[in-house]
Amino acid sequence: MMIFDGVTVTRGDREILSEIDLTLPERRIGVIGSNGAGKSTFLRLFNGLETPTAGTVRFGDTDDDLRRHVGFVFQNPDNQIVFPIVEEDLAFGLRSRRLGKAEVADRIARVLAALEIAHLKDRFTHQLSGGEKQLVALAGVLVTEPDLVVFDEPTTLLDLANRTRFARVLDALPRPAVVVTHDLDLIGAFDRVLWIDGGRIVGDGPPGAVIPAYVARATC
Ligand SMILES: Nc1ncnc2c1ncn2[C@@H]1O[C@H](COP(=O)(O)OP(=O)(O)OP(=O)(O)O)[C@@H](O)[C@H]1O
Repeated sequence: MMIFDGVTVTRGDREILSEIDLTLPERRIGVIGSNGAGKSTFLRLFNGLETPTAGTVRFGDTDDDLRRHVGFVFQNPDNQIVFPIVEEDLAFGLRSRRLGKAEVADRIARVLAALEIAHLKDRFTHQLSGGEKQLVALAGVLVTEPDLVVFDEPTTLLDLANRTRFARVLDALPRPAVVVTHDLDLIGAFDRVLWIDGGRIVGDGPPGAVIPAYVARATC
């Protein structure tokens, strides 16, 4: 579980996040807020893409490198997919794990099957549709077997069919997940929603309480 302790992020003379204190044991956590509120910065703290100016971000009681525990799925899968063939791309993420060939192949096969995209294994990555790329990028994270997966606006580039499919995949994901999104339906059944405004957590609770308050503020 992630623990934020007195976390402030300052860039230049600007405070982007202010004194965030959170313990996050839930299985599904949504993060909402207006443009520029600080959501992506908050999310990047989870795996060390961003470092706090003050305070600490930890995975449980450990001082481990956060990247050992947290997988990050970017909004645009093109930022994440680097190899020409799907299977090569997924194997690339495991290169530093010192796994045998059979274990690598087995992990890839299991993740592709779980995401219902086994048929994409030998495809050229640059020929995939946006929805297929999104799932391949997620597969690239899942093969590393992270303890937690964080998603930055995962449905923004998806059409309705792929968005529905992604929501199903997310629901079945056997790992805890934190999702930054403007897609309020996606997180309607989550365990907890954090509302960030002006770099502070201004709402924190079940979706049924936090989302209506956010919508009321955004539409008034
Ligand atoms: N390195 C940086 N230097 C200066 N300002 C930054 C830096 N990174 C982010 N910001 C600013 O911090 C604020 C929060 O940015 P962030 O990307 O976290 O917001 P967001 O809530 O994810 O927004 P959106 O919904 O538009 O993606 C923005 O005003 C952004 O311009």
